[in-house]
This record gives sequence, structure tokens and C-alpha cells, in this order.
Amino acid sequence: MTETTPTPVLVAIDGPAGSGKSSVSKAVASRLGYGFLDTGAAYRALAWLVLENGIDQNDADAVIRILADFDYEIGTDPAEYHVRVGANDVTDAIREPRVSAAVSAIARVPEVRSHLVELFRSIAAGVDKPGIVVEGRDITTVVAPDAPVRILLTASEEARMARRSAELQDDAAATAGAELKKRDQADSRVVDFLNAAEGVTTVDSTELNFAETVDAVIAVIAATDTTAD
Ligand SMILES: Nc1ncnc2c1ncn2[C@@H]1O[C@H](COP(=O)(O)OP(=O)(O)OP(=O)(O)O)[C@@H](O)[C@H]1O
Ligand SMILES: Nc1ccn([C@@H]2O[C@H](COP(=O)(O)O)[C@@H](O)[C@H]2O)c(=O)n1
Repeated sequence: MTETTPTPVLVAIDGPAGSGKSSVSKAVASRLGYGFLDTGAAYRALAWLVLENGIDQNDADAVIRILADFDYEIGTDPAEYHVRVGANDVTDAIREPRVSAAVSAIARVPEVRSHLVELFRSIAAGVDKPGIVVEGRDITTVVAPDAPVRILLTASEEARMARRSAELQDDAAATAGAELKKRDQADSRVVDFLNAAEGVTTVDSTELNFAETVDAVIAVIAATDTTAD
């Protein structure tokens, strides 16, 4: 008798910048023994490659050309998160302000989006765990609209700006709020991650601490029949 490997349960989480998507998703994945896929890291890694090659991020044709050389790897084990482009470990470099400032221009190129959407679907399908938490901006609507669990993780702009500033120091802390706002404005012209699509559950963490937010997301997953097709 041949044994079939069950399809991993996909938990799709979208939300604006600083809403806690990465940190909360990673903690949820750890608790459940699931994998974790940070999709923003791929857009950031491509933006890093564009900048490293001295390409103008607004030159869509040049960005599309470099996509063919985009040798990308991401760790989906929440305990071993890493991002590589070719031989370069870019885990930290992709968080630099210059990358954050360039990424929205790259993410609005349709060819980039379709290429990465396919990549995300294949990474999620191949995870060697019972499930995977995939987070980004268009996971509930484009990457995995049929996922059994779909969540919009949100928080007030004030809360998100304060949380992001608290991670940083001095000048970076002072500009983080403005950067976050600008990026959301640019990104929301491409995909709607501010309003929950039909069937998507909103978790608003404005009044919740980190642990309460993780619990709230796990409660949504627990309330869903993830065995249904
Ligand atoms: N409910 C919460 N209470 C307090 N802090 C929180 C909460 N949720 C997340 N945080 C903190 O907010 C900060 C931003 O979270 P995180 O980086 O996970 O957001 P994000 O949505 O992935 O952001 P981006 O889209 O910009 O990458 C982190 O320092 C995280 O620990
Ligand atoms: N599904 C996604 C995820 C991300 N983006 C773009 O990438 C940028 C960085 O994402 P973070 O989650 O690391 O903040 C983001 O600003 C978007 O431009 C996307 O388009 N779709």
C-alpha cells in the first residue's frame, strides 16, 4: 500500500507594515510545529539584488531582466530563519532602510508578483511539517485564497508606528513611522491589505500585547476545521 503525504495546512495572514505579521506568525508556527513563510523577505531580497547591481528600482524592464538571476532561498523552520541570494546571506541586509525604501517599486511590477506568487505556492506545498503559516499582503486573496485559515492581522497606525519605533534608536526611530506610512500608501495601491476580503477573519492587536495576539491567532486556527478540503 502506498502512503500519501498529507497536504500541509495553510494559514494565510495579511496585514499592513508593522502589524506584527512576521513576529506573530513565527511564534504561532513555533507553537503549532508548523513552518513559517515570510513572503515580504522575497520582495526585499529582490530589491537588495537590484540595489547591489546599481539598477534603478523604477526601471521595471531592468527589474524583470534581473528576475532570471534571482537565486533565492528562505528558511521555513521558524527556529532557523534565514534568507539567501546566491551565496550571500541577506537576512539582516534586507531590513536596511535603503531596501525598505526601494521595495514597493519592485513589488508593483506585475511580472515580479506573478513570479513570486508561484514561488510562494511551491515553497508552501513542499514544507515538511503538518502546516505552514504564510504571511504578507496578498496571501488571503491571491497566493492562497482557498486556504482553510485566512486572517487579516491589523493594529491602529499609531500602535504600529510606536512598536516599530521602539525597535530602533535615534534617527532611525524618528523616521520609522513616516517610512511605514509611506510604504503602506504605496503598497495599498497594488493590493488591498487594509480591508478583510470575504471569509477573512480580522485580528486587531491594537489593545493586545504580543502574547495575547499570538493566542488570538491560534484561537482562530483552533476554531477552524483544517481537515476539510
Ligand atoms: N500585539 C503586539 N504588542 C506589542 N508589540 C507587538 C505586537 N505585535 C507585534 N509587536 C511588535 O511590533 C513590531 C513589528 O512587528 P513585525 O516586524 O512582526 O511586523 P510586520 O507586520 O511583519 O512588519 P513589516 O511588514 O514592516 O515587516 C515587532 O517589534 C513586534 O515584536
Ligand atoms: N505578499 C507580499 C509581501 C510583501 N510585499 C512587498 O514587500 C515589502 C516588504 O514586506 P514586509 O512584509 O517585509 O514589510 C512590502 O512593503 C511590499 O511592498 C508584497 O507586495 N506582497
